[in-house]
Amino acid sequence: MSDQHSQNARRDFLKQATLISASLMAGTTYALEPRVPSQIKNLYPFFGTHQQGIASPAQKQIYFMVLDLHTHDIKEIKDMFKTWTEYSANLTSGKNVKNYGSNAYVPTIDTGEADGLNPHNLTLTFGISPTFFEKLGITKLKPKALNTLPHFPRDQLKEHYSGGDICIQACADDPQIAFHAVRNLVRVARSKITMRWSQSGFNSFENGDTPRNLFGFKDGTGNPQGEALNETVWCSENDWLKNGSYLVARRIQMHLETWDRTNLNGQEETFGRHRDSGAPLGEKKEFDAVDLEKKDEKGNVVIPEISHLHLAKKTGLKILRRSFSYASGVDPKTGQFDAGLLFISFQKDPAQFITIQNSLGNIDKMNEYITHIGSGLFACFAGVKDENDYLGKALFDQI
Ligand SMILES: C=CC1=C(C)c2cc3[nH]c(cc4nc(cc5[nH]c(cc1n2)c(C)c5CCC(=O)O)C(CCC(=O)O)=C4C)c(C)c3C=C
Ligand SMILES: [Fe+2]
Repeated sequence: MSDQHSQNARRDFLKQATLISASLMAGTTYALEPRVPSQIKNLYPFFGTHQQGIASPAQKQIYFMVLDLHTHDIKEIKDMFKTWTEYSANLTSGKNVKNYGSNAYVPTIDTGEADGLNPHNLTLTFGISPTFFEKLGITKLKPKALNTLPHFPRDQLKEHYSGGDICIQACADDPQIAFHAVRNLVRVARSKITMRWSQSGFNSFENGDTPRNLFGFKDGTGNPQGEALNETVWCSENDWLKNGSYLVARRIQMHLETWDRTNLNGQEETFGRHRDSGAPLGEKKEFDAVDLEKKDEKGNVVIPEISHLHLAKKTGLKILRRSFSYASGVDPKTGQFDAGLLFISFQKDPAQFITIQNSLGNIDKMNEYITHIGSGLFACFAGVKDENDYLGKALFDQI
């Protein structure tokens, strides 16, 4: 190739690349085709009063990403959320982020690993942390309750699993769908954000049964349902967070080898529930009422006072737990499984989580089997109402 020819080719390439990145960020609208023409199934509608991925029934897979801001320019961040809104509406309805163009000399506009796949109930949930407000110089708009979580007894938080400015929770019934979504959202915003930490996770269940965690116990039984769920999770104050929620994320390592050496009675006393049925100790069925006062014939409390169930329930507070197990190889320091729970809870006020975690504190019988190593608190926007709305509009309109 002559020098002139190669210069021209490079100039054309750069022009195309500039056009593409400009249209990526400006949100140019293309007529989009579904990835599985005429057979789209399994989707949660993106538009609505609340973001999906909170009250939506939990899917089988998660890819959770925490990002740091790389720019302090509010206009750039606002545009990024507009682009993410457009991309998320497409991804959750089984489309790629944009249709492919015909120029093979530029990188493809979608990374392609979801081609031919249904959305598999993909939900995308976005939140922002206290440091988001600090970095953008808009602390007057930070809700009073949005502060870094306090240090709890026995916390061993690692910097590389904590903090961050923005979270994206991608849940789906297929791992590649969840990863593809986050990858493409990060890709389009690469000049504005950097990746801080992420965690994938899984849940397995048949026919809507409660999934079991890696300790073999049903996890999620006591979650609020129906109106109680609404009462638990949605912020109702008349500010930009109305119809949003607070997301707590904790990366909790579970010491499986120690647990596996504990006898069944010890395991059941740890949780205060039967392992097989999930019923409260002394009861038969999973959803039988929990009676913390109930005594056996010797006068001992049936659900031990230091059991996880007793300590959580006695606070009288509710949170919505939407956690996923993780298995991330072998811990190089201990030679044991690096496995545990990506604990995620939603609540209308972080105080709900804080009070329960303080109650579990030092005395939860489960503490000897777990270590909290990652943490984050994020305020999740209200839902995107329609095509004229975008993620965080109620907040950005006030700046
Ligand atoms: C501060 C909040 C909580 C943390 C952190 C937490 C960690 C954690 N939990 C389990 C397993 C189970 N938890 C269960 C019940 C339960 N847990 C919390 C809160 C936290 N758990 C609450 C509020 C409840 C419900 C209490 C109630 O009102 O009924 C159960 C029992 C079954 C169920 O209801 O889900 C299990 C099992 C693990 C393994 C874990 C950290 C690794
Ligand atoms: Fe729990």
